[in-house]
Amino acid sequence: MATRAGAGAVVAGAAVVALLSAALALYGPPLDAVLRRAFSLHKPHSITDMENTLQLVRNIIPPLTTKKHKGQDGRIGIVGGCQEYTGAPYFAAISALKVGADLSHVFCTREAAPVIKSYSPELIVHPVLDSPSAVRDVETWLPRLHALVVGPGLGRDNVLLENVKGILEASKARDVPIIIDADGLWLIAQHPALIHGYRKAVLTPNHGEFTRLSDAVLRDLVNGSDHREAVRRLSQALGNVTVVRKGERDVMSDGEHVLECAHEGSSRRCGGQGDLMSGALGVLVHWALHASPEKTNGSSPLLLAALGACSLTRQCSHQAFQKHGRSTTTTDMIAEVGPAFRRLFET
Ligand SMILES: NC(=O)C1=CN([C@@H]2O[C@H](COP(=O)(O)OP(=O)(O)OC[C@H]3O[C@@H](n4cnc5c(N)ncnc54)[C@H](O)[C@@H]3O)[C@@H](O)[C@H]2O)[C@@H](O)CC1
Ligand SMILES: Nc1ncnc2c1ncn2[C@@H]1O[C@H](COP(=O)(O)OP(=O)(O)OP(=O)(O)O)[C@@H](O)[C@H]1O
Ligand SMILES: [Mg+2]
Repeated sequence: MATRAGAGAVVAGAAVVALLSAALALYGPPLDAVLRRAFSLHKPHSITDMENTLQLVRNIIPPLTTKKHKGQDGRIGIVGGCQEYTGAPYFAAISALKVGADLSHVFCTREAAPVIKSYSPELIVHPVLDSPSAVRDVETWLPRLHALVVGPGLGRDNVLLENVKGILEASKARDVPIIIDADGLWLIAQHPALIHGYRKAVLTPNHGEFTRLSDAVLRDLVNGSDHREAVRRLSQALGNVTVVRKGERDVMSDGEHVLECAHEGSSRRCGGQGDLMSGALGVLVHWALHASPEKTNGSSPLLLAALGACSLTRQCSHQAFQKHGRSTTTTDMIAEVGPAFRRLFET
């Protein structure tokens, strides 16, 4: 049998191709052309490889059965939401539900709470983040959460950031998977030790956030055009936390393996798409970590989850853009989560 690392490398390389094969089935352009455009690969992979690896992402998705109780498919927490930003935590939280989580909690400031509640009756909203007891208040909920998404709409207020430091420490102590995005990454750029070496963390920087993190963490510069190496180096420097750099291609690494996703999305760059991605990732990380090792077949569960979330977000973008063109907004993309999920993972 192949070693875990060896199997992971093969699977990881094939995984990117595999997901694209789903798109091939949908849109039908010539196979080689689509693969070249979508993923850069070091060596060709067979269709069988692709199908096998697509199956790995599909494998982590829990079956819908009549035997479960509410909560089993995911209880996700979002830490964010302040005076300026109420949309971002909403986008992340509702996306988690639309992907398939059962419960979505938002931990935000007191004044953001009624606003976020008014967007959706489906979210559970805790107005605790600016309270002196914020860390204890969130800690009470941690045993009931499967993953925490920290940062969408958090803002950069020092009191809130101090509270988030405590929430991160409490989450690590309980082994809760953590996705860090947006202003959560601002905090990590200032205090990388907060997340260093925590193997259940995924960071999801956009272009600017990646630059800030690299400047803070990497001593010597990496060739700016080599995104794969830059992401791998950042992950390594952070003690192998998984890093997903969003962009024209999404590049993700656990410091060892590197995946790329260039699944067709759209040219629309409205705000909130990253929030959708981080919420979706919260659920997929929970599912991936709970999948049995035979299901992930030696690949990193976090990388499989990241690849799933990136592909799904881009598929939502693609479908929404086909309907709405330049007027596409993140709300239109969220309406596509169900159909996009089915097309990618359930066909
Ligand atoms: N509807 C909402 O509530 C949204 C809130 N968001 C939140 O907004 C917060 C900030 O995240 P962003 O990703 O927008 O980060 P930034 O506020 O750093 O960047 C926003 C935009 O301004 C540009 N920019 C930044 N500094 C600049 C400068 N000095 N001169 C010129 N341009 C500059 C950036 O390139 C980017 O296009 C986060 O909490 C995030 O989650 C976003 O997620 C978007 C949606
Ligand atoms: N140039 C691009 N071409 C295609 N897709 C892109 C491009 N840039 C980003 N994306 C996709 O858009 C999604 C969000 O990435 P983006 O870099 O906009 O995040 P963000 O800035 O954090 O978003 P947010 O506004 O939610 O904070 C990701 O799924 C990414 O794959
Ligand atoms: Mg963002």
